[in-house]
Amino acid sequence: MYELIAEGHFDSAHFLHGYDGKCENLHGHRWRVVATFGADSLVEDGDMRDMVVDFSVVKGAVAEVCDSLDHTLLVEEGTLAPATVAALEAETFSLTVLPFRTTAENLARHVFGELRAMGLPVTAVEVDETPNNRAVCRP
Ligand SMILES: Nc1nc2c(c(=O)[nH]1)N=C([C@H](O)[C@H](O)COP(=O)(O)OP(=O)(O)OP(=O)(O)O)CN2
Ligand SMILES: [Zn+2]
Repeated sequence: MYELIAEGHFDSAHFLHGYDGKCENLHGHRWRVVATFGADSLVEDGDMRDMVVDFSVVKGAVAEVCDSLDHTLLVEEGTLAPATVAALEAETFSLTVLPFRTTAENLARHVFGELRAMGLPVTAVEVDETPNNRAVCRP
C-alpha cells in the first residue's frame, strides 16, 4: 500500500447554530486540511510511472477545494434569516452556504467527497480547526 499526503488550508468564519457555548457566535479559524491518497500499486508506464498520482495533481486538488471555502462566511443552510443573508451579500461579503453544520467532522466529509468526485483515490481527510482539535473522515 502506498500513500500520498497533500496539505492545504483555508481561513474563514463560521458559527455553530444551536451550540450551547461560545461557538454559537461568529468566529474564525485557519482550518488545516490534510488529505491522504492511497493505492496498492504504482502506475506502470507513461509520465506518471512509479507514482500513485502526480503530487502536483493532489496538491492542486486540495488547493482547489480549500480555495472554494477560503475567506468566506461558512453558513449552514437555513440558519440565517434570508434578510440577513441579503444584507451580508449587499455588503459584498462572500458566503458559502453548506447543507450541513460546519463542524470539523462535516467539513472533512465535504472535502473527502469533493476529492473523490474529482476521481482521486482519497482514503482519508483530516481537518484541524485549531492545533489541538482534529477530525478525520474515512469512507
Ligand atoms: N466535535 C466537534 N466539537 C466542536 C467543534 C467541531 O467542529 N467538532 N467545533 C467547535 C467550534 O467551532 C469552536 O470554534 C471550537 O472551540 P474550542 O474547542 O473552544 O477551541 P478553542 O481553540 O477556541 O478553545 P480555547 O480553549 O478557548 O482556546 C466546538 N466543538
Ligand atoms: Zn469554530
